[in-house]
Amino acid sequence: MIRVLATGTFDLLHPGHIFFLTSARAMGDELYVLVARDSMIRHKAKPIVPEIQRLEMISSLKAVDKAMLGSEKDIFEPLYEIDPDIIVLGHDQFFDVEELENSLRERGFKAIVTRIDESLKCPLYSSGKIINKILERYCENND
Ligand SMILES: Cc1cc2nc3c(=O)[nH]c(=O)nc-3n(C[C@H](O)[C@H](O)[C@H](O)COP(=O)(O)O)c2cc1C
Ligand SMILES: Nc1ncnc2c1ncn2[C@@H]1O[C@H](COP(=O)(O)OP(=O)(O)OP(=O)(O)O)[C@@H](O)[C@H]1O
Repeated sequence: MIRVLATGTFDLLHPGHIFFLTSARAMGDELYVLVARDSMIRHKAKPIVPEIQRLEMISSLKAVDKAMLGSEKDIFEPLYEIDPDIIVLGHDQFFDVEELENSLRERGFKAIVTRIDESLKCPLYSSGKIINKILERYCENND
């Protein structure tokens, strides 16, 4: 039984998220997803959708066997419970594969880390693009 773990913010769901999670699920037998906590997101603007609602959406997806909120203190904490075989990064996630794998080994985790380099291009293929379109339409009156 190969347990795959994917992580992310998943604000304003779009087909790119579905593509990523379906590809991650295909790498093993079951897919766990850690949804980033509102308080842990510092590399970009805080999400529009609250963490509990982001979790509810991800939990309901066909590709996802179990979704949970991450830790608010230590990104490695949930891994003691999940104990994944594979951790899948998305094409634009800021972690370095080798560095993350070294950090996992230091803590005694067996998981290998791999990245899905492919990304889906559709009209609104990122949460940021959805937000920008809303801003253009309703704030700048362009469309
Ligand atoms: C192995 C791993 C564990 C993580 N654990 C947590 C966590 O416990 N809590 C959390 O808020 N974010 C956690 N994150 C980070 C986020 O879920 C997310 O990947 C990161 O904030 C980048 O977000 P983005 O891809 O949505 O931009 C973890 C990331 C990885 C790779
Ligand atoms: N179009 C896409 N194709 C493939 N993977 C994607 C796509 N969009 C997001 N992902 C992946 O989904 C996971 C969660 O992404 P995230 O929550 O950062 O969404 P995002 O749409 O990229 O958000 P933002 O616009 O704020 O960067 C990440 O691993 C990311 O690489």
